[in-house]
Order: sequence, then structure tokens, then C-alpha cells
Amino acid sequence: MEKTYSPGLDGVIATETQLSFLDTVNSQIILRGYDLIDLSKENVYLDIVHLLLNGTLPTNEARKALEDDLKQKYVIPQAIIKIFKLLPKNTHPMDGLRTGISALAGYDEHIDDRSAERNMERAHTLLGAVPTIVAASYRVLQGQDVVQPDQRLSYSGNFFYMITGNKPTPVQEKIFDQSLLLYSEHEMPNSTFAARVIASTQADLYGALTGAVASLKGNLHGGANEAVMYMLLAGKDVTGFEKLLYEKLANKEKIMGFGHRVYMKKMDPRALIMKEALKVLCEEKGDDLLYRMCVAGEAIMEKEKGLYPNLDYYAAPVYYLLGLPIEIYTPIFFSARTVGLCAHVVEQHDNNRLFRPRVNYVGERQ
Ligand SMILES: CC(=O)SCCNC(=O)CCNC(=O)[C@H](O)C(C)(C)COP(=O)(O)OP(=O)(O)OC[C@H]1O[C@@H](n2cnc3c(N)ncnc32)[C@H](O)[C@@H]1OP(=O)(O)O
Ligand SMILES: O=C([O-])CC(=O)C(=O)O
Repeated sequence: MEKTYSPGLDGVIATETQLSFLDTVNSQIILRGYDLIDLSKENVYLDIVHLLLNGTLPTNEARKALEDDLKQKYVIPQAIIKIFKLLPKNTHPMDGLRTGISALAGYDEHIDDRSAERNMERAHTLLGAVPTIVAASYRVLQGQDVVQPDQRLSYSGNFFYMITGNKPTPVQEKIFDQSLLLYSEHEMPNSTFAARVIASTQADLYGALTGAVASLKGNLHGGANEAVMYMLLAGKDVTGFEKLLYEKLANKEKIMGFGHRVYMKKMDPRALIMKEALKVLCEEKGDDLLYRMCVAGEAIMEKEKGLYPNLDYYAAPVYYLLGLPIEIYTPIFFSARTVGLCAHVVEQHDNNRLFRPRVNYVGERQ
């Protein structure tokens, strides 16, 4: 049989899924039948968690029960905090996160049980623990004290608090929660593919997510949000940012936060929501410099390359104005994506076939 080769697996269908689909024609991100963009206007992150793991949007009671359950799982083993203390201080928070998730596997007494029930329990354990791992590994590596979780806060409010040590204002909490919702699930990005490939050997959820962290760190993927912020800071103001972008384009460099394998010639619909959030935060601050810089960058990229922003382009300045440390932007993305990854691994284990593609051999033969 003739086999086709598509570099980067562009356009290749890797799996069947009931979880999500990017409908680029209608600029919709379908999650179990609902449009994530619609949901981002009325719903909260935990609704998406319920939708992805249970198949339905929660009632108020079900949302509360979910949140109460996750709250019981916030505290991570003290030994994992000790491991963070042993890491070299220049360890990137994504590598701290990868180490923390990997270490959780040892605490699972049923590690060899891949049933949907056990995987669902593990998903809850991870959803409770990952924000704590993100915040604690970052703070330990910075030489700061770990902020203990505060169960009186909402799930997102507590995550924000554990990172910054400050309780968010209602506006900060709403926008932070919305960003988590937008990052929660996105069909078949590199990290989700990596997780499903790993899970397809019957490897466990922790292993699959550990691999996904490694994938998400790269700046062609999740690492772009951090890179966007460094680029904006290097630009300093609108003129400086425009000059920087023209220089990068002249050097044939990739501009972080633009382009997308699936959307490429269209705006990522999630970016629009974060663009609106950026406007709100700028208005609140009484300083719209970051907004004007981003809009100027968007215009240059459209004119010069016909490329549009992806979510990372607008999430980065939003996180900056929320007062979040730059090195933690990608770990936050991962934390939000934990639910999507868990749902994909559950689905993979439930209906598994080992991923094992072939190659076009172009080497020599004796
Ligand atoms: C939430 C997320 O993870 S979204 C992704 C975040 N990543 C980024 O923002 C990194 C910047 N963007 C990119 O590198 C790419 O657009 C990717 C990796 C996202 C998609 O890559 P691919 O689908 O493989 O497209 P590819 O890299 O082949 O680009 C196609 C063409 O567009 C150009 N291009 C794509 N993105 C960019 C960009 N950001 N800046 C400049 N040129 C770009 C490429 O140079 C290439 O041009 P050519 O055909 O003249 O060589
Ligand atoms: O879909 C992709 O390739 C990358 C992305 O936007 C995401 O993971 O949110």
C-alpha cells in the first residue's frame, strides 16, 4: 500500500475523539458539543473540568461538589517540596513541574490499574495537586516560602494566591479563571499527542503528563507565552516594539505568539477573548501601553506575513498585568491543560491501539 508522508504530521488524523474539535470555518472550539468561546463568556474553569471529565456541564451543586473534592487534594507530599529544594536554583519552573508530576506517581497505590474509574480518581488528584506543584516549585526555586493553599478561596483564586501570596481582586480572579478556561483543552496539540502516544503503551497518567510537560515547554508550543512577554518588554514602547518586530522579520526569525498549525491564516478565537481582557486590565490600571503595543504588533504581522495572534500573544500581557511572574506563564498553561490531557489519556486507555507509525527510509543501504 502507498504510504503518504506529511512533515510534522500536518493534516493527519491521529485519533477519533469525543472531547474536542477545532472548527476553523465557524471559528469555534467544540468541547463535547459546546463552543469553548461561548462558554468563556458565562462559565467558569471548573465547568469545563466537569464537562471534559463527566460529559456534561455541572449544576451548581455538582460544581460545588467538584470544587470541594479538589480542595481535599491541594496538599502535596512534603517529600516533593524537599525534592524542589534539592533542584539547582536555575531550574526552569517547567522542569520543576515536570519533576513534581513525575514524583506523584510513587504515591499512587493502584498505579498499575488503568481502569476509567482509577484514571478519573487520578485526574482529580492531579487537578488538585498541579496548581500547588506549579506554585510551590516556583517559589522554592526563587528561595521564597511556599504559600499554603487557602480552602476559603475558589479553585482559581487559590491558584493565584499560592503563586503570588496575594488574594486576587474579583476582576483579577475572573480574568485569571477565564484564561484557565481558554487554555483547558484544544484538540490535538503536540503535548496532547505526546500524552496519547505515551498512554498508548499502557503507561500511566503521570508518565503521560510528564511527557506532556516536556512538550509544552518548547516555544513553538506553550513556551511562547513567556517568550512573548520578554519580547514586549524588550520593545519597551510602541515604536520600539514595531522596530523589534521588523528586525526579527528581516532576520527571518519566528515571531512568538503568531501563527498556528490549525488557524495559521485566521485569528485564534481564544486570543480575541484575552485581547478584551487586556483592555479591561489596561483601563483599570489607567495605562494602555501594553494594549497599544500588542495592537501595533498585530497590524505589522497581518500586513507583512498575513499571520494572526494565537492565545499566547494576548495571554502573556494579561498575566503580566495580573502581576504573575513571567517564568510561570507556561506552567500556568499546563495547569489549565491538565484536565484536557487527563480526559485524552482516559479516552486513549479506554479505546487503545499502540501508536507506532513507519518511516520513509532515505538513508543508505549496503
Ligand atoms: C497556545 C499555543 O501553543 S499556540 C502556538 C504558540 N507558538 C508560537 O507562537 C510560536 C510562533 N509560531 C510558530 O512557530 C508557528 O506558527 C507554529 C509552530 C505555531 C505552527 O507551525 P507550522 O504549522 O509548522 O508552520 P511553519 O512553521 O511551517 O510556518 C509556515 C510559514 O509561516 C511562517 N511562520 C509561521 N509562524 C510564524 C511566525 N510566528 N513568525 C514568522 N513567520 C511565521 C513560517 O516561517 C513559514 O514560512 P515559509 O513557508 O515561508 O517558510
Ligand atoms: O493547538 C495547538 O497546536 C497549540 C495550542 O493552541 C494549544 O495547545 O492550545
